[in-house]
Amino acid sequence: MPPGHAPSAEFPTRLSVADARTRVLALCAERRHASERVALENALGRVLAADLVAACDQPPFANAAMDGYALRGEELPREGERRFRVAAQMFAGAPADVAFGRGECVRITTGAPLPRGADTVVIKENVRVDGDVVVVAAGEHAGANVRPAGEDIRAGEQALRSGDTLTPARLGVLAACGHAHARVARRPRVALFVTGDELVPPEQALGYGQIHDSNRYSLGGMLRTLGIEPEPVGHLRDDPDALRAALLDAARRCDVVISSGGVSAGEADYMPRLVAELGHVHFWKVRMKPGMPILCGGIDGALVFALPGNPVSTLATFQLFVRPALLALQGSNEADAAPRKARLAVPLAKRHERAEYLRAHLEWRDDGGSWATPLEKQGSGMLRGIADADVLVALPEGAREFEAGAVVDILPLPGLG
Ligand SMILES: Nc1nc2c(c(=O)[nH]1)N[C@H]1C(S)=C(S)[C@@H](COP(=O)(O)OP(=O)(O)OC[C@H]3O[C@@H](n4cnc5c(N)ncnc54)[C@H](O)[C@@H]3O)O[C@H]1N2
Ligand code: MOO
Repeated sequence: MPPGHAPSAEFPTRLSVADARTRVLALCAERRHASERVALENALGRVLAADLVAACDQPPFANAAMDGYALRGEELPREGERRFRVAAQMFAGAPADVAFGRGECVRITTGAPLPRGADTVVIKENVRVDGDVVVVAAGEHAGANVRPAGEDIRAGEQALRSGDTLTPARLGVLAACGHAHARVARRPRVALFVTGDELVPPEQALGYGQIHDSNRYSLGGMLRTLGIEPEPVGHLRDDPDALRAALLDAARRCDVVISSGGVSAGEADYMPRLVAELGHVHFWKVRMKPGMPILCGGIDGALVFALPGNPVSTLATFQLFVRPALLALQGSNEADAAPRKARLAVPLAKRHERAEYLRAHLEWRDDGGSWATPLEKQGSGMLRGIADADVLVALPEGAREFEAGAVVDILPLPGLG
C-alpha cells in the first residue's frame, strides 16, 4: 500500500455536512474548556463562562433622562401656566439629596438622582425662566423624562447568559453591574501548519512548480477574527516522518491542530494514514464541494482538522467545521446557531448530489430581503472568488435545480466590519 494511502473504509467516511458538524460539536462538548478571570479591557470577543445575575438595579436610582426641572407631576398645570420657585439644583454626581417644597422645583441635569418627592422632569427648552422662578405651561406630562431604578436591569435578573460572546455592549453591561472582570472560557490553543513541497513564502521568487503559500495567511486570519493567535505556523514538507513529528508535538501542546493539504488521494497525501496511526480518525470526507476531503481526528486529546489544501476548500471547511468547533470548545451559544438565510438572485443548477458552497455577493434590497448572487470565479483554487465574496451560499445535498427566489442557507465570511 503506498505510504499516504489509507483505506477510507476504516473510518466513518463520506458523511453529510450535518452529520459531520454534529460529530464535531459532540467532540467539543466532551472537551469544554475551563474558565479564567480576565479584566474587561481584555475580554472583548471572549465567551462568558457563567450567567451574570445583576446584584443591583440598573440604573441604581431613579434619575433624570433630560436636563430641566424636577417637580411633582400632580402640580403641573392642566391649563394656562404655573410658576415654580427653583429651590435647589441637582447635578449628576451630586453628593446628597436636596429638599424642595410644594410649588417648588429643582434644576436637574441628565443622570442626576431625582430628588425625593419629584416624579417628573420638564425639559429646560419647555419652560420660561423668570429670575429664580420657572414658568411651566399646560401640556407637560406627569412622570415624563424620568428613568426609574431598575428599568434596564432589575437586581436578581439574569443580564447575560453563559455562552454569550462579550460584545462591546455586553462589556458595558458587566461594568454597569459593577464587574471589572469577567469569567470567560479559556481560549483554545491552536497549532496551524501548512504542508506541501510546492509551497514557498510570498517573498520568495517562484521556481518551477512552486506556488506561494497563501493558506498560512488566510487560515491565520480566520483564527485571528475569532481572537485566536495560532502558535507560530509551521511549513512541513510532504515527508511522513516530519509530519508525524510535527503532529505529535502540536497535539501535545495544543487543543486543536489545523493543517492544510495532503489529505486527499495523492501519493503524497499522508495525513489520513498518519492521524490514524497516531490517534483516531473521527471522519474523513464530507459530501460537500469544495472541501470534500476534510478529515477530523484526535491525537493525544487534541482535535485535529486536516483541511484540504485548495485555498477555497481550506476556508470553506474552516468556516463550516473549525469555527464552530473553536466556539463550542469555549461553550459559545453561537457554535450551533441557526443558519442565516437569503434568496437566490438567479436560478442555479449543480451537476452533482453533494452539498455545494458557492462564493456569493449578498445584497439587501428594497423589498427587505437579502439576495445572494454567485460570483463568476467558483473554482476551489480561485482565491479571487472567495476574496470578493460576502457569503458562502449553501446548495443542499440531493437537489440539483434551484429557482431564482429560492431560500437558501448562507455562511457569512469574515469581512472588514
Ligand atoms: N484522485 C483524487 N484527486 C483529488 C481528490 C480526490 O478525491 N481524488 N480530491 C480533490 C479535492 S476535492 C481537493 S480539495 C484536493 C485537496 O487535496 P489535498 O488536501 O491533498 O491538498 P494538496 O493536494 O496538498 O493541495 C491541493 C491544492 O492546493 C494547493 N495548496 C496546498 N497548500 C497550499 C497553501 N498553503 N497555499 C496555497 N495553496 C496551497 C496545492 O498546491 C494544490 O494545488 O485534492 C483533489 N484531488
Ligand atoms: O473539494 Mo475540493 O475542495 O473540490 O476542491
